[in-house]
Amino acid sequence: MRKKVIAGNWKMFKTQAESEDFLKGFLPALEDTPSGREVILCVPFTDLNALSRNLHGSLVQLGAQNVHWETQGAYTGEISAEMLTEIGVRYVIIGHSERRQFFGETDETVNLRLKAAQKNGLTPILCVGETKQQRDAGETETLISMQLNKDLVDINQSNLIIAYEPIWAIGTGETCETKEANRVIGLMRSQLKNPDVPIQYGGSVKPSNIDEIMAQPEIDGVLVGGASLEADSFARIVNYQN
Ligand SMILES: O=C(CO)COP(=O)(O)O
Repeated sequence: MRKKVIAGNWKMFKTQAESEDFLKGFLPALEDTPSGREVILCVPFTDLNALSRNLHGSLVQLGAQNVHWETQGAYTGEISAEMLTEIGVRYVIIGHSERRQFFGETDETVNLRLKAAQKNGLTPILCVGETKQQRDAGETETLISMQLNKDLVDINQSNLIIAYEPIWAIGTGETCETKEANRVIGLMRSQLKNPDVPIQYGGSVKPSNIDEIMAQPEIDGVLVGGASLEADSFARIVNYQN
């Protein structure tokens, strides 16, 4: 059976003090979390150390939101895989639509970052997804298939998580219909060399829709933005009913 992976993406939210406060409410709520669920918090770089110190022995693993492909060098504003693994980071989000849209991330740089992450012992969470315009034009399948083709060149599919995040469903409150998300994720899986890669859904996941999302057979987890910022709501998502 494929593992279930529940990840929070804090984006550019929370100071260190706020992240420590979050943990005080969140960790006790995980005491009865069923086994077999991987819980990941992908947080701003400045929160990583504080969380790393406070997560020992808990179910929660640490993730970052970006990594550079070089080991070191004159790359102002970037971070290396070694800098992340040294402080206990195990996962990294790569190719999030916000990076593609606002920071010039391309399928080529996504591929370079994926390779560097894997080479240095990180598990990447690769994000793909279509815009509203592409969906309305009937281009969803082609676009996603093209993203996967380009992003996954020479990538080891046994150390990989993929997230299907329709861009029009991110932060909008408009969730992709669960059966439709299941269908697209099924198509994505059929294109992979390794069908056991966990594939998550992301986009307006909330306590009110998590049970229905996780009941879909192709969906192996969720990548959660806004609803991962509050301890209670993220705990409810992690503790989804099945
Ligand atoms: O971008 C997302 C996770 O990476 C989704 O964000 P929301 O859950 O806020 O829609």
